[in-house]
Amino acid sequence: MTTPLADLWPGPLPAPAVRTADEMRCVLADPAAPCDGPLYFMYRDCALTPEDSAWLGGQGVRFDLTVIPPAVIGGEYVKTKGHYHPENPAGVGYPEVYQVLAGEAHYLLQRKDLSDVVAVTARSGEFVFIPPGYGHVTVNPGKEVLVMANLVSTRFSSEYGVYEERRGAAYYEMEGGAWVRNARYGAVPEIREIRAQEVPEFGIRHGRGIYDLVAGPADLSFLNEPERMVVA
Ligand SMILES: O=P(O)(O)OC[C@H]1O[C@H](O)[C@H](O)[C@@H](O)[C@@H]1O
Repeated sequence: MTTPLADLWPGPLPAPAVRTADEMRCVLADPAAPCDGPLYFMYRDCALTPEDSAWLGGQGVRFDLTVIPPAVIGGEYVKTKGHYHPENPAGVGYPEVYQVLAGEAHYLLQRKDLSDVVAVTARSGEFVFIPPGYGHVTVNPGKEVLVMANLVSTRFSSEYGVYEERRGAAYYEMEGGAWVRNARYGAVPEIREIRAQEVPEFGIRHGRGIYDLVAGPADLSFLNEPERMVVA
């Protein structure tokens, strides 16, 4: 694949981790849908300079880039596999920060106890904050390649169990934009559909470059110690 990252990321790129169609079948609305090959590409632990890399390491934070080419699989828009983050030593889930760099994204967030399901629309330049305790899937609902960046703690491994056992998130986004309930979840709330929102207290303002949060003076400690912040 010719990477669309050339215009978006001037730094070195590690070899990407690739999610293949076969790996994704267990979370698709139609696991038997015809599809093969790689569906998306994750470039983890990127930095523009060795100094930035050392700074990120010291913060216990990773900067990743993800490329999701457009696709429809069995009538469903291409998406990430979906996972929850565990709790940190203080008992609060690790949050995450995304920014869309190109294309459009729908972030489907679901609280662990399934009391809340939110679809956040974000366009190029907009940030999405994944609050503690919410699992998340990113959907590419467009015809363009979706490129996004994220900042996240390095101190945990993602948890895929619920998404694998229940065959994906609580809803599937189908071609045309309909959200279809996943019958493997019991009663779940209606989706709240919202636009991407800024979180100025963490330096999260649309249009600002996410990489401006790297190497200070921004404070990224909320990614490891979210108990220090108050989430609305
Ligand atoms: O792990 P998946 O559900 O496939 O989701 C993909 C995403 O997961 C995490 O948030 C990573 O930090 C991202 O780099 C990646 O794009």
